[in-house]
Amino acid sequence: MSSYLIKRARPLGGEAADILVADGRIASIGENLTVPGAEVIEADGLIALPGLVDLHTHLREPGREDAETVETGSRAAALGGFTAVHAMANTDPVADTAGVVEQVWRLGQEAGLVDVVPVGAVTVGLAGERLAELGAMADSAARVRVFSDDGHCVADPALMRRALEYVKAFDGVVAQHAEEPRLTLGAQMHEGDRSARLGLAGWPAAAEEAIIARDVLLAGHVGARLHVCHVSTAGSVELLRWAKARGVQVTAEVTPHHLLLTDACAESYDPVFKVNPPLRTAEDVAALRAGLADGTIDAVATDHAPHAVEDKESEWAAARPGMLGLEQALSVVVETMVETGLLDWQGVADRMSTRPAVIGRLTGHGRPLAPGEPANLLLFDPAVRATVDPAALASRSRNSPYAGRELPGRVVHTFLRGVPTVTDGKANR
Ligand SMILES: NC(=O)N[C@@H](CC(=O)O)C(=O)O
Ligand SMILES: [Zn+2]
Repeated sequence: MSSYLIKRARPLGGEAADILVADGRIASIGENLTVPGAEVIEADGLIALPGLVDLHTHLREPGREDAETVETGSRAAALGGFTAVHAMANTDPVADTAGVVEQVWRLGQEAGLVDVVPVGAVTVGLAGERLAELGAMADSAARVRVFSDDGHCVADPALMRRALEYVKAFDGVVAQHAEEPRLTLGAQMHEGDRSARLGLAGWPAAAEEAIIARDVLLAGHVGARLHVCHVSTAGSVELLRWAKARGVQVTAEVTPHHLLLTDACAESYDPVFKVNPPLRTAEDVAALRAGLADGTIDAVATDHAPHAVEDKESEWAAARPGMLGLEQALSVVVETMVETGLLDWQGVADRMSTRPAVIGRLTGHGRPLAPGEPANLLLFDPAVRATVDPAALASRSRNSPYAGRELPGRVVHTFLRGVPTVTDGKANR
């Protein structure tokens, strides 16, 4: 196995240091290291971070390989600085059996660019009626710990309670897509003045908040772990703060797009901005940033949701919800959280690597940059600014909400267990 000597990188944005990667691990970190035979990577000005971990990626395989595959999504992830991604269960067939989660896990190993960690469905076929075989998925080769019907809410409170009781036995977590379906029938965007004016049916904040309020009460009662997907409203942040203060084992994620964009994007009627939960108001964005900064929201998760052109080119009401996220996630977090002074680089590592790895109970990811740790890391150039060109993305889909937008920074190198998956901004497979 090759060894790499990364010269003058700035671990977590601190003082420049050399990082030696050998035998898949960080062998040493120090000043002026010289190692015969090691390949030298000049990293002046580049920030070294632990490899990012995504709790919420839609890879679309099996079933919609025209929109994304495990391989194309893995490439997008590596280019975004990720070394592990959780693959959501809303595939076709649904990932609700040991067989399907093992298939996704194996495809990820074959692609070899990131660790693809399958999420298991909570209910059979995501239908919200019967629990799937959670234990069999947990015991499978894929070692599933995160269970979610994402795309759908586990709306039945008794079923949600039973899911929480079940996953508790193996320290799993239920990741809830919080949407009371009876309050979002036909919904197209955030419900407010703007939806009324644009003539689009609204998705009220209360539809998300009602489920979060219910679920933190259930999680507290059962004593099990709950994770809330893509939190989008100021009220949700308040509820999470309340629940955490009372000792409920609840964690939450926010997406890059909910940290940057608002419902004003719907004025264009461009379906690229249609997403669940919808883009909210500027006040919500401010509350989400504050909640991520103070740790009420634990993690950033992309909700990378590739869609084929025909599913996104129609008029707004007919388009599918969802937007790409993997390749620009770190740049959006830098723009919204670092350049605003809300998070430092240690905070970025915590919210995008350490905490998601802990929530997913992953070993070997989210570890500090320290000798002896697995060499899962990325090198980021914060000085460049580039305009996003959807045609240049590695994803098989093109539905980026950042098209034409200038964003800060670029992932230059990514390493997965000491193997370079991205070199000079290009994927190696
Ligand atoms: N976020 C979305 O708008 N869509 C996701 C499902 C989801 O994350 O809810 C998808 O699978 O396309
Ligand atoms: Zn969702």
